[in-house]
Amino acid sequence: MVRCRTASVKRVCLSAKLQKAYDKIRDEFTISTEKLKDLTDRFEFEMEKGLLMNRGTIPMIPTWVTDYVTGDEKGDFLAIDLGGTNLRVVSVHLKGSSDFDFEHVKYVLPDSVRKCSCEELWDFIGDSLAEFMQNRYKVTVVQKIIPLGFTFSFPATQGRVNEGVLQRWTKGFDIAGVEGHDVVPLLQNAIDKRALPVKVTALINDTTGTLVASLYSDLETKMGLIFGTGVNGAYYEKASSIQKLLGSLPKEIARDGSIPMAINTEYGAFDNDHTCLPRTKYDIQLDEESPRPNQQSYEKMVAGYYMGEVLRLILLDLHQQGLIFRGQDVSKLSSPFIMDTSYPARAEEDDFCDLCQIYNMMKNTVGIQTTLVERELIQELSRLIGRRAARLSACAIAAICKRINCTTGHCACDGSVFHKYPFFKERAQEALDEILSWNTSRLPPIELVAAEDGSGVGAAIVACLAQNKKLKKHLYQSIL
Ligand SMILES: Nc1ncnc2c1ncn2[C@@H]1O[C@H](COP(=O)(O)OP(=O)(O)O)[C@@H](O)[C@H]1O
Repeated sequence: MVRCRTASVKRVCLSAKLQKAYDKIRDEFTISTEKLKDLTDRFEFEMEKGLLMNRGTIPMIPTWVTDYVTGDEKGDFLAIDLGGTNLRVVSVHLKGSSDFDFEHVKYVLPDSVRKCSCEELWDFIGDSLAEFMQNRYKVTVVQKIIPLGFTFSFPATQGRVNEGVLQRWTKGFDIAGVEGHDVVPLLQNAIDKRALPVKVTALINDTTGTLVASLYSDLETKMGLIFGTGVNGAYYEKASSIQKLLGSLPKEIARDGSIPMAINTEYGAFDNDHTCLPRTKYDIQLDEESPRPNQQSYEKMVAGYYMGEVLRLILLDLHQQGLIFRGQDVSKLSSPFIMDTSYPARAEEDDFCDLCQIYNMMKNTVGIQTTLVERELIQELSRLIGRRAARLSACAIAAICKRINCTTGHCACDGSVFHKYPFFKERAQEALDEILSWNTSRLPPIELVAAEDGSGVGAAIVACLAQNKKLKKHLYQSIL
């Protein structure tokens, strides 16, 4: 096997009909700088609307985290991080001086958990925590109550830091009896049922966790961003600018323009009213076939849960038009979500002359024997999907930069798509430079930087802030 490719040299040699179909897809998936700038303006407008009242498409959820992290916080804390794909249980030792140690165990969420009963979900979480504590603390009887921060990465409304009322499930979850309920007592109940010495003192989402944990070790951090199963961003807003909170904020905070509050934007919901994103027929099909059509429109075009599915829908469509996989059994390819985002990622990475990795991937998982031309097409389509996702991702980042007048600093990025998808970071950075019209020949003033496993550590840091009573007493009285 010979490696002979570099990422951008390839030109696909297709039949005239297939070429025509491919050209149409390429044009629809290519987003110009002008379009990115328009989308960014629209993003900014929707963010403003979300802070004024709850009518924009971007929820802009106040987190009640009203302190910047200093890096001096100390102590031992636990965290549970419920993402879209994994459950992580984390123990964190904050040492101060921007330094911390942590241990974590990852429990893969079985597919059945996404659509199980409410009780089964909390039992799964409670059992995982119990197992972690059993292994970590072994025979030692834990005398004192350990504060736990819960990273809950779904849109939730918070009236205080230890509350989170689930607005709606996202990322393919569909569990009855949780939407509209506060998930903190549901978790505490699962903990108490197992007699664990743990008190849930804070709830944040993974994005706020990434923001807070990155800030603990890098004071240049301006926002926390997630590119995983879903997408999201968090940043610090002036509390006095959150107009929709003015009735419920204590007067001294409402008046004091210097007090910050972290905002969990939930920007994956951008353009739920379908007015500006350039959706293709595949995006529309994916949306219509999803458990919640017309929700998370932006996320459905850029996030890890969906990129592989977009590739699958295109391939199936081209097959149905008689253009590829002729005479092949496509029954496996017809199963929704059979290809996760590691498929386009691996397809882009295949640098063998005969694209044998794509050959094996298609043969072993969907039972399709591909020709070289088909494999070249799969690679090109993956590039289109990957590049579009990265470029669209930059609009949200640019809008936050513009909103907070940020011209230098770091955007802390977490999630498998950022860490593993080939060229994702470079493509997103390039698009950000285009939108903000920076001279790209020198180091960009706003840099996308990798944040690892911040979401669990961040929850522990917020649990620490709450525990230390550093947060405003009147805002957190129910946990103090
Ligand atoms: N090699 C890869 N490249 C890009 N995305 C990947 C890769 N492997 C898995 N993914 C995607 O990453 C998503 C999971 O993101 P991750 O950040 O690991 O978890 P979560 O968002 O659930 O916390 C899945 O939707 C999956 O499709």
